[in-house]
Amino acid sequence: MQYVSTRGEAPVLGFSDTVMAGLARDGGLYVPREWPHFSATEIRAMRGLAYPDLAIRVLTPFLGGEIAAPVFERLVREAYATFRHPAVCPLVQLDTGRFVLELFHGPTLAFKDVAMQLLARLMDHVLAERGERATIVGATSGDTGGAAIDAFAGRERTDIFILFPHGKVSPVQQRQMTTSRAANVHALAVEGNFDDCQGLVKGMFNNHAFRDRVALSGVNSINWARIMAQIVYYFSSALSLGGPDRPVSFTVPTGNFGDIFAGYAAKKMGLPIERLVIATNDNDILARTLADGEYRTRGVVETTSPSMDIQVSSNFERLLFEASGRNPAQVRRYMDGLKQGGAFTIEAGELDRIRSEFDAGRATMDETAATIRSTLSAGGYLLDPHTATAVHVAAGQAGGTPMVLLGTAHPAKFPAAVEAASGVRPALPAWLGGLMSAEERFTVLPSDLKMLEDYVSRHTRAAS
Ligand SMILES: Cc1ncc(COP(=O)(O)O)c(C=O)c1O
Ligand SMILES: N[C@@H](CCOP(=O)(O)O)C(=O)O
Repeated sequence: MQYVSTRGEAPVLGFSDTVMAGLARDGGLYVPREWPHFSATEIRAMRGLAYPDLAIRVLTPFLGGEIAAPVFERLVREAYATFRHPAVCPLVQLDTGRFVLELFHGPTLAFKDVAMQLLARLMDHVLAERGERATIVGATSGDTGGAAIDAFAGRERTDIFILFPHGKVSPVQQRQMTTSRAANVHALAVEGNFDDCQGLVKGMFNNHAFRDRVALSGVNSINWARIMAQIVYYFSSALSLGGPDRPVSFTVPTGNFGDIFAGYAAKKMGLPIERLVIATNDNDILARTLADGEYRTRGVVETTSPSMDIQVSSNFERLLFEASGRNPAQVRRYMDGLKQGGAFTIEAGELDRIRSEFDAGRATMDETAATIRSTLSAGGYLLDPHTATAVHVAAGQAGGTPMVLLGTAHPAKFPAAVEAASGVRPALPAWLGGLMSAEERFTVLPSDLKMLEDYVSRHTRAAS
C-alpha cells in the first residue's frame, strides 16, 4: 500500500513513513493510493469478532506488509486492553432505530483514545526498528491532547508537545494534559484558539529545516493512522446492526472532519453506509459549506462543546481530494484560496458528489442543552454536549435506516455544561478520582511560531 499527498507534490510513501510523516511535505494530507475493498462475504465473515480481532482484519490491508502480522496483532491487543469496556466501543440503543456508539471507554474518556493508543504503539515500533527518536507536536481543542499525552507518556523514543488554547478547554480536559509527571510530556497553553494552535503546528511542519532538525512527527488527524484506526468502529457498529445485509447511517459530531472521514473510508472499503451526517455546533463552517458550496472561515465562537470549536477543518481537504476525482491541482487551488482570502467555492459537480454521501446540520447551544435534557428525561441516558449535537442534528434526518450516533466523549469531561442543561452533575469514574487534585505543570506561550519552535528545539531530545 502506498500513500499519496492530497496536494500531489510530496513523495509517495509506504505505511511506516506515512505514520511518521504526519503532514506531507507539500502541506497536504496523506491518503491511500487506492481504497482496500472487502466483499459482502468478507464483511459477513467479520460478524462476532472481538474488537481487536476486527481491527486486525480491517486494518491489515493498510500496512502494505511493512509490519509483521504477529507484531501488529500484539500492538492492537495492547492498545485495546487499555479500554475499560469488554466490547471496547459498545453500541447502546437509545430508542427505536437510534443507537449511541460509545467511544469513550478509553483512558481519557473520549474517542481519541481509540486511535491514539494504537498510533503511539505503531510509532514506538517504527522508531525502535530504525533506532531513531522523534519530536511529536499536536494541537488540541481539548481531547486529542489528553489522549496523546496518555498514550505517549514515558515513551523513551518520543518527546511530545501539546498546544492547547489557554482558558478554552474544560477543567477535566486541561488536567488530563497538565498533570502528567512524565519527563517527555510538555503541555503548552497558547494564547489563542484551536485554529491558532493548529496553524502553529502546520507552520512547524512547513518549516522543513526545523522539521528535519527535530525529527518532527504529528498525532493530529492529519496523520493517516489516526483516521485508519477510527474506521474500525464503523465496521463494528454496522456489523452489530445487521451489516453488510442492512445499511446503516451515522451522525458524527464534527470539528476537524477526521472522525466522519473515517466513516467515508469505511464506505469506500465496502461497508454499506447510507448517509454520513455532519453535526456541527455554532462553528458551522461545514454545514454552511454543504448548504451553499462556499467554504468560508469566520471567527471561532466559544460553545459548550469546546472540542468542536474549530473553523479550519483539516480533513475536509481529504474529502475535496476525493470529490475532485483525486485531482491535486484542484486541491491546491482550493487551499490557495483559503490561505489568501479565507474562502473557496467548491465546483458544482464536486459539491453534488459530496452531497450524494453527506448531509449536515447545526445545533446551537440552546438546542444542545435541550437535547441533553430531553434525552435524559425520555430514557435516562446522559449525553455529553458533543454527542448531543449529533442527537439534535439526526432528529432532522429521514427515518427508515438505523442511525448510529457517535458518542465521542463521556459527559463527566464537561460536568458544568451537562449540569446546567440537565441538573445532573456527572462524576468522573473512580479510577480518575485523583485528577482534579493533582498538581498541574504547563507553560503559557504566545501564538508565535518562532517562539514555539525555539521552545520545542530547547526541550526535545530528538534535535540533531
Ligand atoms: C468530543 C469530541 N467530539 C467531536 C470532535 C470532532 O471530531 P473531528 O475533529 O474528528 O471531526 C472532537 C474533536 O475533534 C471531540 O473531541
Ligand atoms: N477536537 C480535537 C481537535 C483536534 O482534532 P484532531 O482529531 O485532528 O486531533 C481535540 O479535541 O483536540
